[in-house]
This record gives sequence, C-alpha cells and structure tokens, in this order.
Amino acid sequence: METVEYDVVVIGGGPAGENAAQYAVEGTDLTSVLIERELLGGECSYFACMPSKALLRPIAVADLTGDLDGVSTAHVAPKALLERRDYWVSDYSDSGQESWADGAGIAVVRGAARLTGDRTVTVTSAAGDVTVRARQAVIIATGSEASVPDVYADALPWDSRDATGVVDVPDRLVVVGGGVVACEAAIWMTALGSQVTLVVRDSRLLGRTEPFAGEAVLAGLRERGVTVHLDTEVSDVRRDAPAATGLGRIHGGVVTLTTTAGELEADELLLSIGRKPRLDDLGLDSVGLTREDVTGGRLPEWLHAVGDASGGPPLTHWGKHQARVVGARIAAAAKGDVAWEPDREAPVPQVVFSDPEVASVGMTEAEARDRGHDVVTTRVPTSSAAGTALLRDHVAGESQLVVDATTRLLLGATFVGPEAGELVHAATVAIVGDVPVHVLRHAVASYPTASELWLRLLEELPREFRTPAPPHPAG
Ligand SMILES: Cc1cc2nc3c(=O)[nH]c(=O)nc-3n(C[C@H](O)[C@H](O)[C@H](O)COP(=O)(O)OP(=O)(O)OC[C@H]3O[C@@H](n4cnc5c(N)ncnc54)[C@H](O)[C@@H]3O)c2cc1C
Ligand SMILES: NC(=O)c1ccc[n+]([C@@H]2O[C@H](COP(=O)([O-])OP(=O)(O)OC[C@H]3O[C@@H](n4cnc5c(N)ncnc54)[C@H](O)[C@@H]3O)[C@@H](O)[C@H]2O)c1
Repeated sequence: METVEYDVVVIGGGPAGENAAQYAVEGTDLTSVLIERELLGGECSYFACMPSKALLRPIAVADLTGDLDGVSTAHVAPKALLERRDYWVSDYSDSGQESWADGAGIAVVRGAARLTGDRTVTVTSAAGDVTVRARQAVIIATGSEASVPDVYADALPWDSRDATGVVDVPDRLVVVGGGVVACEAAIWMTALGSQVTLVVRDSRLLGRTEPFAGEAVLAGLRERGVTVHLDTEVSDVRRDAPAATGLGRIHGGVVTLTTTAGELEADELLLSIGRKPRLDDLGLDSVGLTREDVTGGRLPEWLHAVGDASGGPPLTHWGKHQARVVGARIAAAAKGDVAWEPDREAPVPQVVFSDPEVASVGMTEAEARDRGHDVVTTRVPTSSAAGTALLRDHVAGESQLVVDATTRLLLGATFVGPEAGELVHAATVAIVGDVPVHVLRHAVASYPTASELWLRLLEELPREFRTPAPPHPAG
C-alpha cells in the first residue's frame, strides 16, 4: 500500500477542515493535506448554508417589495429560483475549492478516511488504499449528519439535503421539527408551491432562542399559509412504495403520519430534528477512543476535532473559528511559540433566516438566570428606531439585551426583524470586548440607520446604568 506523509492531516474538507488545514501551516514550513470523500467545501457549500440562503434571499426581497409603498411587488419565479440555487452550488462541482487548496499549498487526497493507528489514517477510494501519516497532528473535521430515528427510516424521508437540493416540488410537504431547518425550509418550499405543514414536538418554535423570537416566527409562518401543529408527537409513519429516487426527488408514494394531532397525509416528508457528529466508521476504536471521547474533548495531544464533528454548536462560523484556533495552536507549536488566545471561549452568534429574521448571541435571559447572574433585560419593538422603521412598511418583531446587573456587561442579545443578522454583530463585539453598557452608549450609530436601535435598547436600561457600576464588593 502506498504511504504518504504530511505534518498535518485533516479528515474532512468542509469549512472547518479547510480552515484548520490553512491555519495549521500558515507562516510555517509545515505541510497539510485535506482528505475528502465527497465534495471539497463540505455540507455548507453544497447542501446546507449556501443553497438555503441562495433560495431564501430572492424570497425575502420579493416579500420586502410587497411591504414597501412606492415599488411594484415582485414575485418569486420558481424555475429561476432553483437555477440560482444551482449556480450557488456550482452545479455540485468542487473544482473552485480544489483551486483554492492548490493556491494555498494544501494537498488534497480523495477518498474515505479512517484512523488505523497513532497519527495514521487509511484512505479508501476506487483507486485503492493509501496510508497517510501525520508527523504532527490529525484533525477530525468530518461534520455531522441528519438524525433519522427508526420510526421514519423505512419511509425514506427527505433530509435537509433533499430540501436544499429540491428538484421535484411536492404538492403537500410535512416537516417534522420546529428548529432552524424547519423554519427556513418552510419558507422556500412554500414559495416554490408546496402546501407546508410543520409537526413540532415542543410547545414553541426555535427552542434555543428567546420565546418571543419563536412566537414572531410562528406568526410569520402562519401568515404565509404554513400550518403549524405544536405539542405534537409522531407515533407511526407509513409510505406507499418508498423509493431512493435521488437528491431532491420525491422518494415514493403518499406518506401517512399518525400524530397526536391526528392522521396527516403528504406527498413528501422532511425530517429536520437535529444532527449528530459524523464519527461512525472513523476507526476511533483503533486508537482506543469512542464518539464520546471526541465530543467530550478527551483526545490524545496529536488528535483534534473541529466543526460539527466536535459536538459543538453546528454552525459554519463556529466550526471555522474552532479550526482557526486549533490550527494557530499547531502552527505556533511548530515555531516553539504559543498562539495568543483570550482567556475564555467566544460567545456563539446565530442568524436564522426566517421571516422575521432572528439573530442572537450569548445567553438568553433564562440561561443567564440559570447560570446565577442577576439580570436586567431591556426589550423594544424592532420598529422603534427611525432607521429600522424605514426598512419596510410593517416591521415585525422585538429586540432584547440581557445585561448583568452587577457588572453591567452584556450577556446576550436577540434581534428579531429586518437587518437582525447585521445588528447582532455589535453585541458580539461588546461581549467579546467586555464593553460595559455605559461605554456602549458612546458608540454612536448614524441616523437613521438600523443600528440606532442600539440607542433605543440602551435608553431603556435603568438610568444608573449610564455611569460606571460601583466597585464590586468581591473586588
Ligand atoms: C440546511 C442547513 C442550512 C444551514 N445553514 C447554515 C447557515 O446559514 N449558517 C451556518 O453557520 N450554519 C448553517 N448550517 C450548519 C453548517 O452547514 C454546518 O455547521 C457546517 O457545514 C459544518 O462544517 P464542517 O466543516 O464541520 O462539516 P461539513 O460541512 O459537514 O464538512 C465535513 C466534510 O467531511 C467529509 N467527510 C466526512 N467523513 C469523512 C471521511 N471519513 N473521510 C473523508 N471525508 C469525510 C464530508 O464529505 C464533508 O465534506 C446549516 C445546516 C443545514 C443542514
Ligand atoms: N441559519 C443557520 O444558522 C442554520 C440553518 C439551518 C441549520 N442550521 C444548523 O443545523 C442544525 C440542525 O438543524 P435542525 O433544524 O435539524 O435542528 P434543531 O436542533 O435546530 O431543531 C430540531 C427540532 O426537532 C425537534 N426534535 C428533536 N428530536 C425530535 C424527535 N425525535 N421527534 C420530533 N421532533 C424532534 C426539536 O424539538 C426541534 O424543534 C441546527 O442546530 C443549526 O445549528 C443552522
């Protein structure tokens, strides 16, 4: 068997793997290799973030024109919308990513990788097996896969890949789940012509965000004709002639779900109930490890995990951040240095491209209280600044800050409404930089921009928060 050797071996060429391979060698003489069994660029580029956002943006713009006096209303053209998706996934070709790796001096090996010993990986492809040895480090960046409980498996339901890669638009689509994929996919599938029904086990949508955000998204979905059953369990799923017809094609005949809200019939079922790190068949046992060791961070010093595979928040920007941190550590160690890192982990932002848009960072109010903070919150209608009110004729949603009453530092923020995804970054900066709210008041936003919403939020805080907090008794 052929054997090749690199300093850093990265299993999985998604966004996390690519960043790890790049940062681990930058400014050093080290070499790195990316091993990829499917498409370089990963889930995000071809089956998740990029196609979903390529589908959602024209819909959001069309919606905006319908809520803005002075402009004719635009309508979504389904065929052109799918063509736009195809453009953004480069027709499922990764030649652009391969050129990027080449330009960055990163080697690429195609095939399925598994650990076969300390610092040793075996790659299997149609061309045979290759042994890849790592002089310094192996990085697991294998991503995640959709969870499919047994009750659904025989019905061959769609997962998020089929939803983003939709080719056949089902007349009736049932979506199980009330999380991020469900709330985003319901929008583009409705725009493409499906009658969408959401079956949600919880009593609310977007369970990890502030309750008021989930309520706004629920109202938005119902307004566009989506049926939403909350507090609903599925006990049985049957399908006429299930068939593995391919990505985005309808996978067989009519699907019937038995639920606590009654029997539901659909032409397709989209299962979006979360994802799990893709760690099976990775040969973890060959180095005496389990999945839990990987997700719990109990790894030998030569082995690292980044991105969705690490069990952390399954978000592209978070995986890329982890990868840059791990990569910089490896590069610094090779030079006998220690990479600079802040003394605590960064807060995780997330934008849900729902209608209204939801963006959050740091702790929710409930999380902050659970962690023992004495909390002050301030919440205003997102329309309450001139800059946000101007964005459309009817601005839905509220926005909120969660502030520690003792330190007067921001703990978390949630924005719901237009430009939410852009408004949240200032909150991330304030949390990372430990900027107290009395200082934040002097970060002046231009009139009339959406960022002036910050002024409205800060004005709603107790007046004494406009000056520095008295010294904390504990020092
Ligand atoms: C529908 C949808 C929309 C999303 N939208 C967003 C969004 O808007 N913003 C956001 O931040 N996040 C979004 N996400 C999450 C985002 O897609 C993931 O967090 C991100 O792709 C994780 O990157 P990764 O590099 O860890 O893994 P992946 O992107 O999954 O890449 C892992 C790579 O490893 C390869 N691989 C796996 N096992 C092996 C092996 N044994 N050998 C060789 N190669 C292997 C895979 O083929 C894959 O290419 C979305 C997810 C979904 C499902
Ligand atoms: N804009 C974005 O950033 C974006 C977009 C899409 C996906 N993502 C990422 O992808 C991940 C996966 O998305 P998702 O929507 O699949 O998961 P999710 O974790 O966001 O939501 C899962 C939903 O399924 C429900 N659920 C869980 N188990 C269930 C079961 N057995 N039966 C019925 N319902 C069940 C949960 O209560 C929840 O409503 C997200 O965590 C997110 O990080 C991000």
